Amino acid sequence: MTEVLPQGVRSRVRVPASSANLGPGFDSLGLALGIDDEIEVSTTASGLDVHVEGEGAGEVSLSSSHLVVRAVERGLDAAGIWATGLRVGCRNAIPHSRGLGSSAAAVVGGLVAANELVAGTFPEHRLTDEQLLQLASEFEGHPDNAAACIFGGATVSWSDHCGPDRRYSTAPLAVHPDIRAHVFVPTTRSSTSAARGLLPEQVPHTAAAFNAGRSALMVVALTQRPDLLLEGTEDLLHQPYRAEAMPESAQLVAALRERGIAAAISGAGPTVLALSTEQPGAAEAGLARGLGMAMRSVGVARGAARV
Ligand SMILES: Nc1ncnc2c1ncn2[C@@H]1O[C@H](COP(=O)(O)OP(=O)(O)O)[C@@H](O)[C@H]1O
Ligand SMILES: N[C@@H](CCOP(=O)(O)O)C(=O)O
Repeated sequence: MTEVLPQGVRSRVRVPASSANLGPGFDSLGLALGIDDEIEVSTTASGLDVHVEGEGAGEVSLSSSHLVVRAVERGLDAAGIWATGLRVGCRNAIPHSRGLGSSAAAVVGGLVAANELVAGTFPEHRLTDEQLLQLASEFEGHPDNAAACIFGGATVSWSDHCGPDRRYSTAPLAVHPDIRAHVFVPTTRSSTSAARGLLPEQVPHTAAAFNAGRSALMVVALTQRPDLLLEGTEDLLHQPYRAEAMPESAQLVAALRERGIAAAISGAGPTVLALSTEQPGAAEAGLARGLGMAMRSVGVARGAARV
């Protein structure tokens, strides 16, 4: 039976940006980063009222097709709960279409905010973290950003098979305390679906084997051996196919790696992620600026939480 939320129930959540892949872990490895969006949802008598501040303001739709609204409605529906009307407020800091998981943050934020509304009034209907991961990964089509955004830190995610109707799972990784995360964010954008369209149907077995080894190595580097980050971030599965569409990012990855800094395309790009035990210096920031990218120290973040 569907229960109805009373008017005036409110929830506010904070959701982090995320960097997916970390080089070789395509659609599997993810890392939550210290840039947050804030989402506030309340129930009203009727209709839909959406407000957006910051990133995406004036660009994203303010109707029922807004990604956060779709996620709130999906979350309520999955919990068997109905709201007569909704007010959704978004204060966004995560840049859109740069490979920093803005869409995953919007989806996870909407789902978690909906779940907080549910939990406050009908606790027995509350969705589990596993259900949230499944719903968010279905929206995204891949679990890497969603898992990092929900659970925080670094995550390794997988699905039960490669076909339709996959079930997604994730396990946390304890990031080595000396590892620092930096992003180099361009003003240019790239949609994740367009960047996924650049990938071939099949790759050579040698490349797949190379990536299997690097991705396993990356787990060791991230958790125990930061000295192996440079080798652990090498990839042949997606970056080479996307490089032409984001030449400045590919150039910065190569230049940073030549200097011994473990750099990779963040998610589907065009942001560049660097993981190191030392702060990249003014020279690296200048190099990035020359290619149209701004360096930001972001750190490893915690997962989505009520505020
Ligand atoms: N906070 C948000 N609110 C509404 N829509 C969003 C939000 N964040 C992302 N989106 C939607 O997702 C798109 C970007 O998603 P995507 O191409 O996956 O890039 P990324 O997730 O790497 O930023 C935006 O153009 C916008 O349509
Ligand atoms: N594994 C995905 C990750 C996309 O991340 P995003 O932050 O660019 O949405 C991919 O590489 O396509």
